[in-house]
Amino acid sequence: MSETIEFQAEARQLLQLMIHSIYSDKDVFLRELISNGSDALDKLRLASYQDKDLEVDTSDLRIELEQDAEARTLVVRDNGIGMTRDEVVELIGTIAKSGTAEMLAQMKDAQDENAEDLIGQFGIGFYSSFMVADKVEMVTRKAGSDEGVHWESTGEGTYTLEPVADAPQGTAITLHLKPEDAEDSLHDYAQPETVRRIVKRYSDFITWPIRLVTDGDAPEEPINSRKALWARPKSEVTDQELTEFYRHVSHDWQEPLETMRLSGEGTFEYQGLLFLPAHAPMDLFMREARRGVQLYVKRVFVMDDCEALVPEYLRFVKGVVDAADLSLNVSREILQQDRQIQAIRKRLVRKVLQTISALQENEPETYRTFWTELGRAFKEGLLTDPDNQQAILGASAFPSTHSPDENTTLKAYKERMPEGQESIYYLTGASRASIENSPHIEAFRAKGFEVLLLTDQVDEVWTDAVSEFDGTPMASIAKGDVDLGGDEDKPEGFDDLLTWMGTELADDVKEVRLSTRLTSSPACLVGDPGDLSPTLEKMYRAMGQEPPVTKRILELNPGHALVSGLRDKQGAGDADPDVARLLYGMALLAEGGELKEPTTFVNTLAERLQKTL
Ligand SMILES: Nc1ncnc2c1ncn2[C@@H]1O[C@H](COP(=O)(O)OP(=O)(O)OP(=O)(O)O)[C@@H](O)[C@H]1O
Repeated sequence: MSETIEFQAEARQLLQLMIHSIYSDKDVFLRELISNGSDALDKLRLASYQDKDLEVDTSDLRIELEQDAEARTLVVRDNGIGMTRDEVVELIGTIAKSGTAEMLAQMKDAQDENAEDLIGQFGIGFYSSFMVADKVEMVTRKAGSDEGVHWESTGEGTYTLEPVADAPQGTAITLHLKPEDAEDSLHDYAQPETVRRIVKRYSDFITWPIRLVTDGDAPEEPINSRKALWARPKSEVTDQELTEFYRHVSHDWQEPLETMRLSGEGTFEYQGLLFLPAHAPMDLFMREARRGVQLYVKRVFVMDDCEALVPEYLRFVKGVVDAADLSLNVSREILQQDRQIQAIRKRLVRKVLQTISALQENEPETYRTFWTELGRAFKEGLLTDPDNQQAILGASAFPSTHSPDENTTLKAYKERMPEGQESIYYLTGASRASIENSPHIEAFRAKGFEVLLLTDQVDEVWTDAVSEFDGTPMASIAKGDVDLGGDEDKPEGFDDLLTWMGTELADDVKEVRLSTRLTSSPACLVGDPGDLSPTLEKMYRAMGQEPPVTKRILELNPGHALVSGLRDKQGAGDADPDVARLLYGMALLAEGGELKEPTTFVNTLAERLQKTL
């Protein structure tokens, strides 16, 4: 019995995009279908190793391409794992990929070229068939199951499903090709030469044989060379091959930013081919973000997304690790404990850090792309990977008061440190504009001390965990005691004022003291080392958690007329508590903070101003 089912809304939108395709390189549909076929063969081989009861013939696993010039069809067939009816509905009828909704929203606003770019970042997989076909049929049968299913759609909102009794195991996708349209770079995919060329270009490294099926003749030789790229010497692999391999493992449609090779001999033998992407994956900051490294054992695919091999902060690294001495039956849990995997992971992390460091040193443009796209994730390692903290710091870049638009490395920062500066100073906050103008920075600027301006959310967190870089302490200029006063004498005669203000403002601050960090502002607020910063407090609230109450320290500028005037008044027993409260409110506003009771503040201010008229 046949049933008609609606595509999920997001899937429908994506299909529309494919049908009215804005993607200029239509040939890539074949790469996508072959990539899926290859994955299906990997899964079947693995299942047959792991499940001895699964009765499947794995002696001739392959991908076939069958063309019919008259009927204008192209069939892409694999004898891999196949899909059940429910899997077809779930995997083909819906898009579970995270970031879909965001991407579709962006697409709506994007110009055509940008939309193409978005597709390129996202990857569309199976749906790309609709760029070249006006109808697509699929017959699939899951390994181990008796019943197959026939799927069919024109991509217009619905698809039909029908059980098939005698389907061969695996998946066959029949494309009813659109007419050739050279202007729209829609080639004649019913021609063997076209298909041969595309396979050579995009899928040559696929380790399974890809064969053309021609009428009745003996099976042809595979049209791909089938060499596992990671096992071939570097000199034999072209950039084009690396790019296509990257696309296969990453599902990215763009070129990788950088390629890395890994190999180990001796106790543990392994090889790896890893990539840095040129843009942040859509799911980089989503909870279910996947890690991009696949595990192979002696050329046999074992798992995607092998979290045991890659720490979370490097989740954007894509590629393959092939280990020689693991069992094919390993589970994810066992992997975490495996000594070999732990050793490879260590090497992998080191390799990635070295690569990023080398980019930073030698290829500033490439490094800039890396940093803009992936730096925020990378910095998480400062907190989560203490063993490599120094290397991560060294490979990072930060905005600073040195330049309005160029980031600095900590090494360059240190080289610029003037005589007398003992720490690397930084300030965290919500935006560059707000922290650049915050009073804390005044005296540092006056002294010519550079300050790092850290505005990413993650900066609020790692800064507490990092105490030094290469022997130089790192210090927040909004926390702790700073002594920028040099050898000058401490201003005297303020003690009573400080005690009085401390009492007046006891509900809001834990201490009132004199400051050496201010030159033009009367007051600022600082925390103790380890205190939550105001931005961090806000982040807690945004996550629905009530942070512990943190009172801060009010620092006064003894050189400011308002402060010295208040001291004199207080000395004469004539100080107005409202002025203390206004000073506190001003300090809060100056750093971009929020007043607890803005109305009271404004009323008090208006009243005082009135007296001056
Ligand atoms: N030939 C096939 N054999 C078995 N399963 C398949 C086959 N083709 C697709 N699938 C299943 O359908 C899912 C969706 O495929 P699709 O090509 O849309 O996305 P994808 O390959 O997961 O990712 P991407 O869109 O980034 O390429 C696959 O993950 C796979 O589980």
